[in-house]
Formats: sequence, C-alpha cells, structure tokens
Amino acid sequence: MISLITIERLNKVFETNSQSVVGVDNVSLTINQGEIFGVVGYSGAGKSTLLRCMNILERPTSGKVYVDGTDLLALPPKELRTARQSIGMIFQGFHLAMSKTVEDNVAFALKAAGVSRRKRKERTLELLDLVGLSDKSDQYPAQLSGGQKQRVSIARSLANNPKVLLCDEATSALDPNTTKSILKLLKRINNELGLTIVLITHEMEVVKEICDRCAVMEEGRIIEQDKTYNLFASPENALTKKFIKSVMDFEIPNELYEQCSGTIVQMKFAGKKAEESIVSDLLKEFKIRGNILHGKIDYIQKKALGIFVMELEGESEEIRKALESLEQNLEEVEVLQNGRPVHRVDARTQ
Ligand SMILES: Nc1ncnc2c1ncn2[C@@H]1O[C@H](COP(=O)(O)OP(=O)(O)OP(=O)(O)O)[C@@H](O)[C@H]1O
Repeated sequence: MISLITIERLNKVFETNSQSVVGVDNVSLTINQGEIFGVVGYSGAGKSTLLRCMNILERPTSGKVYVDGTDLLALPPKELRTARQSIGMIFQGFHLAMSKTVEDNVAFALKAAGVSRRKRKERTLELLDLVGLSDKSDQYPAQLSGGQKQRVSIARSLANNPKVLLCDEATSALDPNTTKSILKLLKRINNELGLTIVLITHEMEVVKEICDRCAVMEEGRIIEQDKTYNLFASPENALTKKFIKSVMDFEIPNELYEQCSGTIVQMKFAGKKAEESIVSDLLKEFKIRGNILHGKIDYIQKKALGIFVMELEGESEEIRKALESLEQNLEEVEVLQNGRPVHRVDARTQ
C-alpha cells in the first residue's frame, strides 16, 4: 500500500470572540493511493474541518499534512496553489457559477491552470462525456437537477487530473436514487482513473455503498477506523455500533415479542458463514425448534454479512447448548427481550 495522504497529530482550534472551539483534536490518519476512504460522524464531529485541512482550505493550528509526499504546510502560497490542483473537491451545495454554462463551469478550472483554449474545449467535452452530461454542455446550472449539478462539479474537479478527490457531504442534498447514481459514478472514476477519494458523510449507507475503509469521528477525534466490512461485522465503539444499527438493524414489533414464548436470538453472520447452513445444522444438532422472525443478508465490499432473528423453542438446557454453539461460531449473538439484548457475546472477529 502506498500512502497518498498522511496526517500527523493534526489539531484545529477556532478562536472566536468569546471562546476557543476545538474542530479537530489530535488526528493522525493515513489514506492509501487508490482507495475510497470515508469519514463518518454526526454534525459538529469535525469531519468538514478535517477534510478542509487536507487541502489547507483550513489551516491547522498544529500538525502535519502530507499529500503525495509534499508537506503542504511548508509550501509558500504560490506553490500551495499549484499543489492544490492535484486535490479536487466537491461540495454538498455544488458551488457552481450560475451565470456560466455547464461547459464554461468545467473549462474555468482549466483556464485557471493556464490550459490553451483548444485543449480546454477538448478536455471539457471529454469530462462531460465521463460524467454522462455530453448533451448538457450549453445549459445553465439552474436548468439542471441536483444530481446533474453534482456531475458538473465532479467533471470540474477532475479537470486538472487530480490525485485525490475530497467530497464534502457530496450526496447529502440528493434523494436516495440520485445518491446511488452519484456514488456509482464516484466508484467508476475511482476504478477507471485510479483516483483516491476521501468522502465525509453522516450517512452510514454511503459508507456501506462505496468505501473501502472508514473512520468514525466524534468531538474532533477519530474513535475507530477499519476496513468497512470489519466495521460492519464487528464494531467496537458505542457510536460506531449506533451508526451500523442505523443501516443494519430491524425493529421487531413489541406484539411479536409478547406472542413468542421461546428465546429470541439475534445473530450476525460474517463472510462465508453468512452463506453456510449454520441455522439448519443447529436445528439438527440440538433438540430445539426455530422460527425465523426476521433475516437479511447484505453485501459490503462484495462480502456477505447476514443478520437473523429467530425464536428458539425447547428444553432450557438444549437452548443453552445451542446458544453456546452459536456463540462459538458467529460474530455476534444476542438474546433479545422487548427488542433489547439481555445477554450478549461477541464471538470471534474476522
Ligand atoms: N469557522 C469556524 N469558526 C468557529 N467554529 C467552527 C468553525 N468551523 C467549524 N467550527 C466548529 O468546529 C466543530 C467541528 O465542525 P465541523 O463543521 O468540522 O463538523 P462536521 O462534522 O463537519 O459537522 P457538519 O456536518 O454539521 O458540518 C464544531 O463545533 C463547529 O462549530
């Protein structure tokens, strides 16, 4: 793995009239070349500030930022401007010039970099083709949908062949279908151009969809980071678990709990185990009956992750042995009462 962005002990403190506000608190982070890296957290966690420190839109109070081996904070202003051309950025609000056509919005980035008129035209059309907007070059941003506007800003951000694309809540203003199509485009660009992408979001669904690795931020700090699959399969921090639950959990109606006389157990299956016959083997091995109340297999980074909720019925000793067997085999086994775990074992991690 070659690291493209290295952040060392980065701090950002905002001094306002009345107080000091900590935006980023002692963050060290490495982002590898060619990966899609997500930073997730609630509002105010420090995601935007951290992202904006990666291209020195925000100057850190202390710490180091290296992009492709260059110490950005050591550069004089002119060289920093040149270095920034290799760092593209897109925003939630698109930041397009409303009085310019789609083509001119994209060409503007090339003009600023001193590219000749003929080359600008050629490159702009190539970029609009890449983002699927060849037929919109003469239109103005006001004539476009949100998704199309974001495509224009992606084309503009790629104009000078950046090494990395920073995405600041790039899909937060879009509906779920448009979000999917923009994420698909980002994934395609990542694959086809080998572009490294850093995206910040408050939506775990976005991370699940395209990120290879992810960091979770809270109060300016990174509290957990891992490959996306591992975060979903075995989150450690309470906040990470909350984020995962927002996309991987299901509510079972209280009435159902009242109707069930057996033991209700929620199981998380990771990797190959999600595709194996663990449940049917369990029912054969122990003298128990099992009713499936809920179940789902998700694919994260093309690896299966399953969650099942079952009611187990039988003698308590058999149930105990069955639970023990599940705990030895699965990522997570929780016995639920009224939807809450009353007994929980994290079994082996991947
Ligand atoms: N220019 C600023 N002046 C003062 N405080 C700021 C400034 N920018 C950010 N902050 C503060 O820094 C902290 C982190 O803000 P930041 O915008 O980075 O969080 P975030 O996770 O991106 O949240 P959001 O998604 O709501 O923007 C917050 O407490 C915020 O109020």
